[in-house]
Amino acid sequence: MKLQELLKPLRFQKNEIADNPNVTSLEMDSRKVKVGTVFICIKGYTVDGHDFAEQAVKQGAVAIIAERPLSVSVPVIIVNDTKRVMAKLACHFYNNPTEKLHLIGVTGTNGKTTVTHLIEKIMQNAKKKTGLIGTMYTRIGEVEQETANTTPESLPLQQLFNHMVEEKVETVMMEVSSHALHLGRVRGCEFDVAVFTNLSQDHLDYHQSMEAYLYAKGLLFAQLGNTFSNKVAVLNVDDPASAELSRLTTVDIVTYGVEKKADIKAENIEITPAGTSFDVSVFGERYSVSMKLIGMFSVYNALAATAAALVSNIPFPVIKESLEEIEGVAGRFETVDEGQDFTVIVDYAHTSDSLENVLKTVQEFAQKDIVAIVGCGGDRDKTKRPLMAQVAVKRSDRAIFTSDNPRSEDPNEIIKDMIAGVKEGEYVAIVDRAQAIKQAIKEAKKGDIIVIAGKGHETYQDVGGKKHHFDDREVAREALAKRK
Ligand SMILES: CC(=O)N[C@H]1[C@@H](OP(=O)(O)OP(=O)(O)OC[C@H]2O[C@@H](n3ccc(=O)[nH]c3=O)[C@H](O)[C@@H]2O)O[C@H](CO)[C@@H](O)[C@@H]1O[C@H](C)C(=O)N[C@@H](C)C(=O)N[C@H](CCC(=O)O)C(=O)O
Ligand SMILES: Nc1ncnc2c1ncn2[C@@H]1O[C@H](COP(=O)(O)OP(=O)(O)OP(=O)(O)O)[C@@H](O)[C@H]1O
Ligand SMILES: N[C@H](CCC[C@H](N)C(=O)O)C(=O)O
Ligand SMILES: [Mg+2]
Repeated sequence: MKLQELLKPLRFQKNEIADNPNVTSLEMDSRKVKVGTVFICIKGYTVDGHDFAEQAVKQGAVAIIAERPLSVSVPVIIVNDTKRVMAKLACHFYNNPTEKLHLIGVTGTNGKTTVTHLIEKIMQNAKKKTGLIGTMYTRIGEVEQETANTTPESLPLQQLFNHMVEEKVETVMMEVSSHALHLGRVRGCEFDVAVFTNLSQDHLDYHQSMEAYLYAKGLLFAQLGNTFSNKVAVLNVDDPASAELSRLTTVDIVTYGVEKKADIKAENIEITPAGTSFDVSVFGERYSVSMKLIGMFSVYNALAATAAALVSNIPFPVIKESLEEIEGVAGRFETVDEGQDFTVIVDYAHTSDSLENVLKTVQEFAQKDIVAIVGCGGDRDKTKRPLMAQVAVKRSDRAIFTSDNPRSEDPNEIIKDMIAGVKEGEYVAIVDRAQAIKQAIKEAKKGDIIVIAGKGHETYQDVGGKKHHFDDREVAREALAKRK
């Protein structure tokens, strides 16, 4: 594409550029610039992309998009907001890839990764070529790639969508984080279905208040466009936040739930350690489902996925078969079984609400003691620390407080923040996470259930900004082997 063609969408920008070089790529990271790249300068939280413009030119950039004049030897297009412009240019450069994809966005505090994986399974069983974007990886079919963010920045995101179009992907399931919505990472995405899981406390370090957090989530529903499109908002009728979200969208709404009247409603729910079964009424017709996933929250996730698939024209028998087949998602209620006579569960619960749900589920079938190993992330919402500690103490027989990615913070200080929510004697603090897991496993008695929460699928521990290899499942397996 020629530079002047690339700049056409910038209607209100006065940029009289005489040159018209060929543009071969767009980049926001100077380290990726090649000959023919247009480099977009983004002011970040850590560094200012404008400081890398010169380096970009040295590497072959043919033009720079910036917020201020720069003395470089290639044209500089000055705009008010490079981030906003980046989304627009990326969509134009890649010819609006999301218009060619069936795009399902999933937002909410908990359950996004799980729901996107459930929909992926359904779509694959329906013989669709799938793309998945989220916390654990992005993947096309079975081919996975690592990601830095749950929802990537607009430019890498549109690059990825373009790649998916090239790979003949038909349906994309994307986790849409509140950060992404607030920072405009999904500007220009043409969502066909937007799904809401639930809202509870998290990320208040970033959003400051629950109102602002909900507002960010709401942007996904506001973005669905006007009434006459075929788009659908899928809402959890039992979560009070859905009322506000329904006001933010003009498109069709499909509801799911357990307690209140809903288009897709589960009844007669039975939860055992082996799985969960329920009857589901789908727009008035009743079916039964029996899944391997455990817990009430899994019923909600299954209903959210069912609704998203149904409005995407997938027949219910395919949905039922998929929900019944799926073994689970890595690091979500994942059991570590080395033939021991007690249960070890690794789960990604890192908010008070998700921890409460997981421990409540375990309590429903626990015969003996429940041991909860819990830590809280450094450089993250501090107000959730005492709340998570309270939940751990309330819903277990033994709470062990430990470290979970202390990042730049002192792990002892994080544990102190947790302890502020509980009483002396209600917990044990073992700052070294491996030690905490080993000790719990060493002391476990027949029939006990150990829940190792917070890290789930993660394979690292971030200490002081450095990521060391760490995997709860591996540590647990080693400790179990030692016990033998
Ligand atoms: C706070 C935040 O959102 N930070 C994001 C931001 O980083 P940043 O602002 O520090 O970027 P920076 O390092 O200052 O760089 C600024 C610009 O200079 C460029 N640069 C930088 C260095 C260089 O040599 N050359 C160069 O051109 C960079 O490419 C960038 O364009 O831009 C990066 C690139 O897009 C993101 O990866 C990064 O997410 C970090 C990793 C992060 O932790 N974000 C969290 C808060 C987040 O977004 N979380 C949500 C999930 C939450 C959930 O799942 O519940 C998410 O969607 O991931
Ligand atoms: N619907 C739900 N309601 C409440 N808790 C849930 C729900 N689904 C999953 N959980 C709990 O939350 C944890 C995280 O689940 P999941 O990874 O699916 O959520 P997420 O929204 O993708 O989280 P993140 O924002 O960190 O990416 C699970 O390990 C489980 O403990
Ligand atoms: N997306 C969440 C993941 C938290 C996972 C937990 N292990 C932690 O590091 O706090 C966050 O970045 O806040
Ligand atoms: Mg996730």
